[in-house]
This record gives sequence, C-alpha cells and structure tokens, in this order.
Amino acid sequence: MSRIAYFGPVGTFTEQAARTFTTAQDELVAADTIPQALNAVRRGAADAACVPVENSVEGAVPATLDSLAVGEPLIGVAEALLPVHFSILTRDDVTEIRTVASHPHALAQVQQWLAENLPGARAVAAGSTAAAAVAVQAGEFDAAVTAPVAVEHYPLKVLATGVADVPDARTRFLLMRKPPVAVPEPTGADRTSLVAAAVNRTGALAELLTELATRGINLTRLDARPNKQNFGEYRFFIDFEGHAAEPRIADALAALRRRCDVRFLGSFARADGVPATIDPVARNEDFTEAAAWVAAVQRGETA
Ligand SMILES: O=C(O)C(=O)Cc1ccccc1
Repeated sequence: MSRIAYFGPVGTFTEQAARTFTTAQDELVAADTIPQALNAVRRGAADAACVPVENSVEGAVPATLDSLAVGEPLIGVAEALLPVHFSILTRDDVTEIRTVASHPHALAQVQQWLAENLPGARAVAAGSTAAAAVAVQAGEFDAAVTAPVAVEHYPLKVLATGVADVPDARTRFLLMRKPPVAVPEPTGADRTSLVAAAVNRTGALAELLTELATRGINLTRLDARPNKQNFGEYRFFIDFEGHAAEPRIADALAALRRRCDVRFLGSFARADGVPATIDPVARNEDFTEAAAWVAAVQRGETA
C-alpha cells in the first residue's frame, strides 16, 4: 500500500489524475497546496505526490515548477494527461452571481464563457477548483468553476457543465517520488524532464539547447522561472523526448551537466504514447558504436 499525496481538497482535477496512478489498496491524502503535497513526500509522510505541471492553454503551473526546483530533490516516475472542462456550481439560495471563484488556471480557461454568460460576475482566485467549491458552500462566493467530479463531493447546484473556451484543453500531471527511486524502463515513447540553472552570460541558453539539438533530441517544453535570488537570473525547465537510459540521452545529460547545475526531474513514459523522434545520425546504436570505437582506439586495437 502506498500513500499518495495530491493537490486537493477532494474533487480537484489533480485528485482525478492521482487516481490513475493508484490501486484500491493505496491511500490518497489531500494537501491544500502544491508545495505541501511535495513536502509530504520529502518528509516521508507520503510515498509519492501527484501535482499538475502543464496545461495546454495556460502553460506551466508555476507553483509546481518553483517547488520542484528547490528543496530536497524529487524525481518524476509517471505522468497523466487529463482532458479539462469545467462545471459551474452555485448554491440553491444564490439569486444573483456576483463572484465566481476558482484556481487561476481554471478562471483563465473559462474567461470567454464567463464574459458571455455571467458578465457582471467578478472572478476571484482560490487555492484550487475544489477549494472554491468549499468556499461557495461556506457562503464566501456565489459560484465556483470546478472539475466535473466536484459536485459528487460538494452538494451544490450545477449551473453549467462542459464549460471550456478551448474545447480540447488538457492538463499534464506528474507523480513525484523521493530518491532513490526505481527509474521506469524506457518504452520508446518517453519524456525526460530537468531543471537547468544556466549561467548568466551570452549564449548560455543557446549552448544548452544546442547540446540537445546536435543529438537530434526533440524538446517538448521550455519554461523559464526566475531563480528568486538575483533579478534577471532564470532557471530553465526543459522537457524532451527520450529516456535517461538511452545512450543518446545519457550523452546529452552529461553534456548539460558539464555546462551548468542540472536537477533531473525524471524519465518516464509519455501519457500520450507519442514515440520519440530519432535523428538518423544520432540513433542509440550510433552512440554505442562510437563509444566502442573510441574504447578500441584507446586500447590500440583499431585506427
Ligand atoms: O484546482 C484543481 O482542480 C487542480 O487540480 C489544478 C487545476 C486547475 C485547472 C485545470 C487543471 C488543474
């Protein structure tokens, strides 16, 4: 049995994502914030944490990136991808909706719907979509933008379902564990994720990206977050296709490591199953063959 912490309370999208990682024996534990879910793993109160990392409309989830970049390192072992559309919940006694609360990512994804359907309502940020439902129950706000499952936990009136300004919106979630972890086996459709603290000088980011480009490695995400210490200095969150167990990826990781501080955030199967693009001159067998040739040269066996 494992204890899986997730960004809660019960009824968030993250809870739905966490369920995709668990069996009936596992215990799900709600945390009020993303750092709290990750810290539960760091201090051993949970075996893993499920957190949102990226949305197809709004991009990165800053709280997740910032909490993964500092503190005890955690390693991603799996990801989940959920379609994201929203329900609008209110109380029976509400006659006029003046405030609508939700997680900022949810509010951003229903802006147009709110402008058309509740033009007088003020949008208010809440800790999570489910925290907004709790606040509506408590009478703090008139309506909440929630995950479809929220109504099963919070007996509110459903004003609308299937709300989404962008119909095919999706959010990606990570399952993070504390090292040492069992790194999942490569599948051919993997993602590797890391944080690089590029030094602050001309071309530093271009050099990092060139290490990946020259090995034919396809990026799937690049985000920058301030390092919060020196104004203008950033950490780069780089995701790319491939797995650390592959020679071509291992070679790239070593090259990045030589250039700057790197924190490995995991290699795991892509939830969408998209196979890695492989450069015809940078296949794994090319790296293996080249390394074998160098070793033979070093032994004086070949030229
Ligand atoms: O607040 C939630 O339900 C979350 O899990 C975060 C979130 C918010 C909006 C879209 C996807 C995930």
